[in-house]
Amino acid sequence: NKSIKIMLKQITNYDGLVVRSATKVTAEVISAGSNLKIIGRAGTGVDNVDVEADVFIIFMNYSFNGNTISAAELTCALLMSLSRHIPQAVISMKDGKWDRKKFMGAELYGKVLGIVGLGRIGKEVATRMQSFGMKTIGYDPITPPEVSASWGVEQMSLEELWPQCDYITVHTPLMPSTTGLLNDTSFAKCKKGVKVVNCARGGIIDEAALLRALESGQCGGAGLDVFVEEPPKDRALVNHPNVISCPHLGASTKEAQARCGKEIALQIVDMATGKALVGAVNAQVLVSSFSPDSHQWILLGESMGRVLKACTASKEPFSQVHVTSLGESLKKSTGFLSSAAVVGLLTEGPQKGPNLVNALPLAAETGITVQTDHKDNECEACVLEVSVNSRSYKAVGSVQAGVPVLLELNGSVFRQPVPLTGHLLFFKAANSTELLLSVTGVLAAAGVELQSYSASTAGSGEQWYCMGISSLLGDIGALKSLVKEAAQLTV
Ligand SMILES: NC(=O)C1=CN([C@@H]2O[C@H](COP(=O)(O)OP(=O)(O)OC[C@H]3O[C@@H](n4cnc5c(N)ncnc54)[C@H](O)[C@@H]3O)[C@@H](O)[C@H]2O)C=CC1
Ligand SMILES: O=C(O)C(=O)COP(=O)(O)O
Repeated sequence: NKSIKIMLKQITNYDGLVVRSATKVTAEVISAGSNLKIIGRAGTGVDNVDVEADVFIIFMNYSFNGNTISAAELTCALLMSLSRHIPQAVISMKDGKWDRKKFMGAELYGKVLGIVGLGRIGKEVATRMQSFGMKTIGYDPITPPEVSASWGVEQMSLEELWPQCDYITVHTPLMPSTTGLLNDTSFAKCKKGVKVVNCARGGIIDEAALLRALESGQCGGAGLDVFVEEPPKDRALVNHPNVISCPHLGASTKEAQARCGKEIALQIVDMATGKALVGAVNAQVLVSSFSPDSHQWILLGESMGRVLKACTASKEPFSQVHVTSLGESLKKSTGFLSSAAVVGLLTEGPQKGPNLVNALPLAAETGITVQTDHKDNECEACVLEVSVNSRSYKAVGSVQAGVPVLLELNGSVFRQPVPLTGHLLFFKAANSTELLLSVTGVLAAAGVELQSYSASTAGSGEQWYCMGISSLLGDIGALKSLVKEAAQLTV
């Protein structure tokens, strides 16, 4: 369709894409987006995006209640319209008629409403329809019965629910387990004349079965906001006299659009600035790992990866990466620590932007084996070991007072933990009293200020130094040779 053609032409210029439901983000669009890093859905349903197409792209939908109230209000409006035939009466009035007999309705008061899917919208529909005096019953495999009972919905199995309902409304995502939830068999178990509403996704109520139930009178009316094909080419349902329908208007209010747009924009900014990862559909493990506490451990993993990458100074790819988390509280963190370390190791490499979602698949694709381990030590720390060309390198780090610090490099323990923030200059050299003076001298002459300094004990024969510096001199190569000269380094 038109939007796909436009996207295929332009998508390569963009790092991010935000869509509503009508825009189909196909595998073809995703592969054309060579710079694409994130796809945001300003809404709930994610069925218009091929989530599986690229593991390198973070895909998120809004995670709060952006369009919940709007979709719930439209559902309630359809339930009321079904009970009093309002749309049909409006058309008849516009036709110049005054037909009071034809539009005899029924009260909602005292009737039973079955709600399938007791998430955000299901809950809001329930509480609103209770104010009309409806009895609300429902089913949801995840929402606990005591939770839904606290907002007035008694849960039961679908088998028990179907025969009790005067009205049924569905509020689930569309997935294999919900496709055709209302079909010939379930319609047959319902009360004759049951009225149904679908403001969720086309196909949750099987369209062919619905048409058959309407024609036989088993279904007394349907309110449809969504269709399997949108817009529907087959108009049999839309044209049925007992069907009232809308062109997918559930979220089409000024308020919902403003909220969804703002929420998804903020989520993307939070992710891009490393503040939080909220609403990611294809990175659930990472979502839970983005708590303020784990954030510093993620920064530690990335920084340690960068330090070891710089240390190896080799163009050869790593063959093995081993990440060990130490300490009871890091038991569940090994996964994101290893992803973070791989991000650091691959940054500035030839691969397309490594991030926490794609790091491990990217490593596998590059032929790097990543192993993880956990030990219940008393102290909390992360140990990163990498092998390049049969040589191995090792760093040990931790988070102290909320700051990621390096404790040990290649067997040499730093006398003071090295805070892994800002610009850091690592070098190894033979121990000499003049060393600090001569290195700071050349740096000062080049306009670089020394902000911190740590030295390691000469553990396994290597003595490491780390200097926090004010700037990078623009050219890192020039800085390196200055320091090499000053310190008479061998590496
Ligand atoms: N017409 C429109 O414009 C709009 C449509 N929607 C659609 O409405 C639906 C519901 O949205 P939300 O309430 O925000 O989602 P939600 O994620 O808050 O709730 C969905 C609920 O369905 C439940 N569920 C999953 N499988 C089920 C099954 N087999 N049987 C019964 N329940 C099941 C889940 O446990 C969850 O509680 C989604 O399909 C969404 O795409 C949402 C907003 C606007
Ligand atoms: O959020 C949803 O699932 C919707 O169906 C709303 O879709 P829309 O953003 O209005 O195209």
